[in-house]
Amino acid sequence: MMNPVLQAKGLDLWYGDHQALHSISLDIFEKTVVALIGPSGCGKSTFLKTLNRMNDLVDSVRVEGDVLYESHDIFDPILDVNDLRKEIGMVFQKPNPFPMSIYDNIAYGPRIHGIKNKRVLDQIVEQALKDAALWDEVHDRLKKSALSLSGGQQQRLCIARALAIQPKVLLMDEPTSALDPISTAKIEELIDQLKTKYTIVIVTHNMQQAMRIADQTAFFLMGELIEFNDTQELFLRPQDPRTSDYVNGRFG
Ligand SMILES: Nc1ncnc2c1ncn2[C@@H]1O[C@H](COP(=O)(O)OP(=O)(O)OP(=O)(O)O)[C@@H](O)[C@H]1O
Repeated sequence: MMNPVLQAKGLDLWYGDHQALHSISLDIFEKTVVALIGPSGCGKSTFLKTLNRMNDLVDSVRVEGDVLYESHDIFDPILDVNDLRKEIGMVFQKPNPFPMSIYDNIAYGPRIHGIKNKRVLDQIVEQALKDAALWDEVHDRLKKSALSLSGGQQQRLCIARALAIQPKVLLMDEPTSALDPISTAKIEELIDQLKTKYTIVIVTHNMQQAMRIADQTAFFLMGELIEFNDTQELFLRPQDPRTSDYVNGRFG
């Protein structure tokens, strides 16, 4: 059996006095899509953001337990968090392109990482836009502002921006909740293509979406991981009565 790419082991997390995660243990394997589901406030986003240490930005956060990325402790003081976030990229709920051109949005990360050669940057921009299924729509207006794109295109641009620094893992926090059904379908189709190259962890409120795109699904409730299983199993044959109640819409 392969080693997991990401592994949480007995992870506890507090915001001040409030414990938001209780002893979460979860293995995420390479080139799979894992969905995190559960009612509002159950800790899905908190868990997701812990995986690339986005929670470091919140002062009151305290963590116990382990998260391993490729078997390395992500909380190790000698680890450079920028290196971690280069490997584990993030896409947010609301598309958040920078107020600059489409090209510069994508080239931004690679430039920060020291790539200056125009030809190399051109290649990276083209490949990232192709991988994010946006190239055909924007290749003739790369110098135009990213803010001129539709919401769905902006979200694919944000995915392209994350891909441009060649991560191994993509964390997505409800990436389609601000989008219309057609843009949502495009992103779902894209996620299915991306998993041939990347590992994807996605928070979603939409159980149908989890069923459509996720290989495995984790059900969270009040900061606990109640059940984690192959998506079909979790939805069709839930082991825990709480999972069953949730996936059958008995509470939300
Ligand atoms: N920055 C923060 N400071 C203090 N408490 C927080 C912070 N972020 C989240 N919490 C609390 O932690 C708990 C888990 O929140 P989290 O956002 O992870 O849940 P969620 O399942 O993603 O919810 P939603 O689906 O509504 O986004 C909640 O009780 C929330 O109020």
